Amino acid sequence: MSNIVWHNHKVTRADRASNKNQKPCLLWFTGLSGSGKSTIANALDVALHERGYHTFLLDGDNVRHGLCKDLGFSDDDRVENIRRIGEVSKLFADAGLIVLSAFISPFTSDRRLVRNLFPAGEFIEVFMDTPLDTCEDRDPKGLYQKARAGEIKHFTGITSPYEAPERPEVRLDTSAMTVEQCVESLIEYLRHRELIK
Ligand SMILES: Nc1ncnc2c1ncn2[C@@H]1O[C@H](COP(=O)(O)OS(=O)(=O)O)[C@@H](OP(=O)(O)O)[C@H]1O
Ligand SMILES: Nc1ncnc2c1ncn2[C@@H]1O[C@H](COP(=O)(O)OP(=O)(O)O)[C@@H](O)[C@H]1O
Repeated sequence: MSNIVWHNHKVTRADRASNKNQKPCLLWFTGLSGSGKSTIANALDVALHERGYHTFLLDGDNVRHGLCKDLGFSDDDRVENIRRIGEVSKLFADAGLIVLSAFISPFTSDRRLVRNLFPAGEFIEVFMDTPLDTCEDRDPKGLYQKARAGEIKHFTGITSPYEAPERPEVRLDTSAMTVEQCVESLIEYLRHRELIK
């Protein structure tokens, strides 16, 4: 990028985080529609907030009302969607926050790009490994029904691919685990990695 010079700020990322008495990180929830990304990310957000941590939750549907409202669901638009969310997640982490981002993020290469924006150990990929059948049975927004009827094009898992993570930091199957069990296992992971106390 020519003629644009990076400025190093005097107050560093570490300074901001230490003021908050926490370590910044990004929990990246990926999975099919209906796999439980929003439900678990919200429940973890509440649990961390109640323990006094400063968090921020970025969620697919909400971000697509503003920052990404010009984007649809073609492969190219999904790539750009995840690129923007990755950069925004990094800004929030640079501000010292524990960030929770919940997006289908179907492509391995895009998730890797976000991972590479973060220092080692601070990007935590949470794969919502809930079977497609369960997601389709739940169909909380009626979108699978529309996709099967051909009313929605490029629907993930039906007419658009989902590349499952091979080595996620955390794997959760919400067809076999309750919301409380999922939250407990994420809290335990964060404790074990000394990201929270
Ligand atoms: N074609 C198609 N495919 C998948 N999902 C669709 C589609 N059209 C609309 N929706 C709704 O948009 C939500 C997914 O947005 P994301 O930004 O997470 O998608 S992506 O990461 O860019 O693939 C997704 O939200 P979740 O159900 O929470 O996953 C859907 O409600
Ligand atoms: N153990 C569970 N964990 C998460 N969600 C569950 C669970 N059991 C049932 N559900 C339901 O499944 C749906 C998951 O939807 P949502 O969280 O919006 O998924 P996504 O954000 O991946 O599209 C919700 O209606 C939720 O109440």
